[in-house]
Amino acid sequence: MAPTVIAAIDLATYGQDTTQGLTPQQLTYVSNVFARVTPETVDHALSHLQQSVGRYTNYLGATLLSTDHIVSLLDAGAAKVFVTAEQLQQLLALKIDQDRIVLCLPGRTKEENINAIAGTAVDVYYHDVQDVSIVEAWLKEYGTDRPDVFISFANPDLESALLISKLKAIPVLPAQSLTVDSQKEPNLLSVAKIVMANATSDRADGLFTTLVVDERRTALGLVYSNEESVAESLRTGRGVYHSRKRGLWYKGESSGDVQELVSLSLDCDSDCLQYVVRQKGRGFCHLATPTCFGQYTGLSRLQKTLQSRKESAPAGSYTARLFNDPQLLRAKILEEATELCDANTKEEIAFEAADVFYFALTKCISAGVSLEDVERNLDAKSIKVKRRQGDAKPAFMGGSANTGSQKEVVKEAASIPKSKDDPAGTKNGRIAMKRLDTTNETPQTILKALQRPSQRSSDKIIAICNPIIEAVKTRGDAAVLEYTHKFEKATSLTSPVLKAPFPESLMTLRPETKEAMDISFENIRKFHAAQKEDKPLIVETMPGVVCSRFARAIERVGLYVPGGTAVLPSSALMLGVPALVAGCKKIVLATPPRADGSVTPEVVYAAHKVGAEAIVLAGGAQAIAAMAYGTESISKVDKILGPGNQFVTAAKMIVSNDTNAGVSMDMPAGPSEVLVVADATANPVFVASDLLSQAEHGVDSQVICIAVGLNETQLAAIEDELHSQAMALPRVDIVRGAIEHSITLCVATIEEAMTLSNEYAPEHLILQVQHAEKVVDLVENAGSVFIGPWTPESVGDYSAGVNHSLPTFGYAKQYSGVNLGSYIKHITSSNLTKEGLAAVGPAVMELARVEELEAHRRAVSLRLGVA
Ligand SMILES: NC(=O)c1ccc[n+]([C@@H]2O[C@H](COP(=O)([O-])OP(=O)(O)OC[C@H]3O[C@@H](n4cnc5c(N)ncnc54)[C@H](O)[C@@H]3O)[C@@H](O)[C@H]2O)c1
Ligand SMILES: N[C@H](CO)Cc1c[nH]c[nH+]1
Ligand SMILES: [Zn+2]
Repeated sequence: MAPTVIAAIDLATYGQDTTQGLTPQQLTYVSNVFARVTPETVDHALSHLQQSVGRYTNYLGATLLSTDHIVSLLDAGAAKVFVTAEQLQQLLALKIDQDRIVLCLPGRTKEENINAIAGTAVDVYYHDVQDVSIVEAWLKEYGTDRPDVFISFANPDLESALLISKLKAIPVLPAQSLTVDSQKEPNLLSVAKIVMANATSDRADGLFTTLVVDERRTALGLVYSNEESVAESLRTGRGVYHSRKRGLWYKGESSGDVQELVSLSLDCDSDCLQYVVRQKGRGFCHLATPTCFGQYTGLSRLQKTLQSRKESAPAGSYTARLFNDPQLLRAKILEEATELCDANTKEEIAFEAADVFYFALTKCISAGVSLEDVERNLDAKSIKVKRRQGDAKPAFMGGSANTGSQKEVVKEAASIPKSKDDPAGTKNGRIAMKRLDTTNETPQTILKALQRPSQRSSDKIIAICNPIIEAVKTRGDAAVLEYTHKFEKATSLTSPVLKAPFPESLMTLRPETKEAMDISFENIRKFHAAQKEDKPLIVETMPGVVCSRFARAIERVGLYVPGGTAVLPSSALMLGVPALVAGCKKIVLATPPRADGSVTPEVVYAAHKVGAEAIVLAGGAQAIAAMAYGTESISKVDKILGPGNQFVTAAKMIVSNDTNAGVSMDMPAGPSEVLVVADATANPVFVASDLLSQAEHGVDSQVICIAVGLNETQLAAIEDELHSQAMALPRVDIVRGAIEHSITLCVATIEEAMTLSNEYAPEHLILQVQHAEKVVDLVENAGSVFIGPWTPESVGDYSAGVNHSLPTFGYAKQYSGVNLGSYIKHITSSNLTKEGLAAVGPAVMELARVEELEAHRRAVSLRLGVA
């Protein structure tokens, strides 16, 4: 949009309040300034441009400058530079956008001027004009052919300015000669008059239609103006309009919902005014909504919510937590950015981008930065001449750029230094759990400290999984393969399944590994076989009324073996051995293949040992969907079991809720966790090693230490061990991520420790305390318990015989871990004699009568021959 008036300022003294003419604040209403820059003032101009980002449009006289200087000024945000004919040629040779150049015309003869601009589309500038009539003649003949014509006067007066405006040229007037208060300063030139000189009204009452918008250009409402209201608006710096009922209308005068004027301008054909305002109070509309068209939407709405949360967030609200915990906010921004990078479908990308905006805006609002500030920066960047190469910093390139895999990026993010005063976040800094002495804390604070690391909200994960499941359901093998190519990068794979019998060549193991697997297999088998019910349960409830319950194996089971961040053949055993013991007829394993399309030989060996009919070469939601619905080459199953990341867990939940799928699931088994209760008898080396054994699973793992009656020296011993053992681990970066949201709680008694542990309901509970066996009596909620100093949790992970597929995230309050019962359903039976029916029949008939189910009653009465 062409400006209506330009205020020329003296760059050297800019910023100082003037006693005469426009103040710096008033300059922003006009929104366009012009300043001459010399080689001596270039630096000042550059810093001035930075400070004035978005406050007004900067036009700069650059006739004395080198092209290098001119380019830097344009790059720093100058809208246009005013140059000589010679400079123009140099700039055109540099391919500078012609729209950013204004040629200062010598103005001697018409022909000379025409020649100077021939073949270009630049704007022109007549400066220090003595005789307005000459320019007037020129404008009438040629002016409107040019994009924009700027005029400055040797002796500016209102009449000349108005004349020029009416001819659709732009007057450049010294800021000192302009005023927004012509009543007070009759000798100055009225901005209101100049702005409105060119305005036309298409209304019978001569009022100007006025669109009121906020700084993001969201329409707040429609009002009317006249020259008087515009003058008042400029004078007061407020939204002032003309009400058709009440005349001059100072918006918000009675309601308090006033508006700060930001700028005003005319539209392309000068018949509509646009007021840009900062709305205060409840909003623009008399109905107390932000706009006359209703509520804000999108980012504006989010900004409003965040701003009000910042002022008074409800205690415990997530946003309040983010405002108060910069580390959490930082982690969320990194996490969401990573997830956006990994998103693929349109839906996923929109979903993840929305989250990135949410957390980024939370960061801005907490620092007092508004969306408007951000958008001003975007606008300034968009007019840059020299663009940055756009290469990423080395820390962000690494493996993630090569592989594009989520785990690499998370790893990367976890290892980026957090802040100078956060040693746990630095590469070589100390790895330390937070510590909380519960004696001085409220129960709420303690429970808060025990919160699991925030997970991606389930609706978000579900939104990612749904299209994957749908694709597999409708397109079968082809869709499974596509997702495997995408997530596992196994692009050479042409079939999504490896069928038994598995060739020996695919399960060649080191003898030690084979032996270890065989020992583990046998222990798991023994423990699960012992869980078998050897005979049906039979109870004669009345003479001749025999009830029984007997077990049958679920016929077809699908076992998910995780393979994202680590390959887990042990999970194949933990899931497969009980299926074999239970007698499931069809066992299907699924696991993400390696990038070359192959499966870890240990997993193939486990599949072979448990008698699996096939291995589905897929991970995540696609593997779960394939087993739930079946495909051309993958058998449908009746129940899906196995741990996995959030995509796996969400997909299990989705398919088990689909009545058309006819499939059930075991339980939510997500990121690993351990809670160690340690007293003064515990060995710090053992305690630290147990904590680290689960911390190394993933950055989303959590480990808790409850220290019972430990003094400072004993606590420090555990912490020193934790740090030094962690630093020696190959997965130290993952450990560091997990330890960041892990904690030591200091309590006085074992009873307190167990109360907290039961509330947390850990997946694994380790008791390294005196009389550990006795403490088991106090355990109410836990997936699996490890008792005494000689029982590290890893024995349960691999070889002791107990199952390692266990409920996490507090689900140990209501779920058991995988056990033989997970593969079995119970059927009941009744068997009555004639006497038995005679004994129980009257009760049945009476209840059928109460329920008015006559056919039920007759099934008994007809047999007994009674009415
Ligand atoms: N609770 C238990 O009993 C238990 C036992 C063993 C393992 N675990 C846990 O299981 C988890 C295993 O997770 P994992 O990631 O290593 O392996 P995984 O096999 O569960 O998940 C990998 C799959 O996730 C999918 N995926 C990854 N990013 C995706 C995205 N952006 N969109 C859609 N799908 C995506 C891919 O299909 C990939 O194949 C760990 O958290 C571990 O601690 C728990
Ligand atoms: N600790 C994991 C369950 O949370 C299981 C596992 C497999 N391998 C090693 N550990
Ligand atoms: Zn483990």
